[in-house]
Amino acid sequence: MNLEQLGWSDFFARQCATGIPARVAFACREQFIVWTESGEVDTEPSGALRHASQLWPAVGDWVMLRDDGPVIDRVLERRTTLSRKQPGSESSEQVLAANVDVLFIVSGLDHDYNPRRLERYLVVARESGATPVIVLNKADLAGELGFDLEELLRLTRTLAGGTTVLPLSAMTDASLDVLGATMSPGETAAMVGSSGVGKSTILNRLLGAERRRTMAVGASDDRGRHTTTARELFVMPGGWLLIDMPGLREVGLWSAEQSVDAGFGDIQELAAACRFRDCTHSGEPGCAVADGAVDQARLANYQKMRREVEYLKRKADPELARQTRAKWKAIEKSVRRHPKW
Ligand SMILES: Nc1nc2c(ncn2[C@@H]2O[C@H](COP(=O)(O)OP(=O)(O)OP(=O)(O)O)[C@@H](O)[C@H]2O)c(=O)[nH]1
Ligand SMILES: [Zn+2]
Repeated sequence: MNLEQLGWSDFFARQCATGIPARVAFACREQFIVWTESGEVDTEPSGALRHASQLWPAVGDWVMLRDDGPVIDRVLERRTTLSRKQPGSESSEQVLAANVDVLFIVSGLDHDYNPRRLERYLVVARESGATPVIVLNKADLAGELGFDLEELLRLTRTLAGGTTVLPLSAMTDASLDVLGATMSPGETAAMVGSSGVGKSTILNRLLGAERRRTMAVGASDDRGRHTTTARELFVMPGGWLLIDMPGLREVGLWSAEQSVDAGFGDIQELAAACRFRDCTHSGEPGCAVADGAVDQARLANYQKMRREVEYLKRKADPELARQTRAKWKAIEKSVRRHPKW
């Protein structure tokens, strides 16, 4: 395959001088399977890459290999970065995938369906730079479970704004062409969603074969739980690329302040008329959001995500944390002075 078929473009070509360009197809700890023009190579990062605080390779990355051996010297700047907060950490980033053009947010139309989680994934997608597409799988089950499919689609389209919503039944649909139709050759998609929503089923049906695992990975996390850490890039029959990810249990936001606000344009519009500029819409007088017709669960979800990003900002910026403490101290003081408040 040539590099363009793997997603190479001028954006990357401009960044490299020496070495062999390659795309990371599989990343597991310190081992990386990459694709070059002449095929698949097992590689590891150079000593310098291990020790310097440079970009660490993630699946989807374009990297430069040494001319003389299977060693990754450098990770090229990313066009898009799909990140979350590292689960269990206070404030560090985990890059899930790089250079993703389209993010398929997969949800089941069964008990997995959760509008709040979709709102969260939409924020994550916006922050990544990838274009989101919501895939509602298991459409065949909705009726059986007594869910109103049309109502769920309507609800999803409302929260999705202009984002494409595709209902699907991976088990029974004669063709999954609707997914492929959103992609062009050389473009990269990634699939995210909870465990069990049907990501592997979709992948296998699209590939027309049982999924091939490049490596059997059964790593254990710190508590000895069995986790699948594999994220892997596949070339699809239509000439596009797909990164499959194991089900995500937690999707903590990573530095997504603007994306949270942008994902809730309806709330932002109302907030412009709140009496206080820094209104948190949680009971302040003159709050236009509280008086507006905003779904309470949606508002609570927005506030939760705002708190998450504020927390990260304070972690990263001690001065901001100091100011926030000072602000609350002043508020408490004035409340003591004016007990009627
Ligand atoms: N009825 C129905 N079942 C489905 C559909 N898609 C997937 N399933 C079933 O749902 C179960 C979970 O599907 P998987 O493809 O393994 O889910 P996954 O998202 O890959 O899960 P993880 O690998 O844990 O992240 C399997 O038993 C599938 O057969 C669908 O459209 N309809
Ligand atoms: Zn308000």
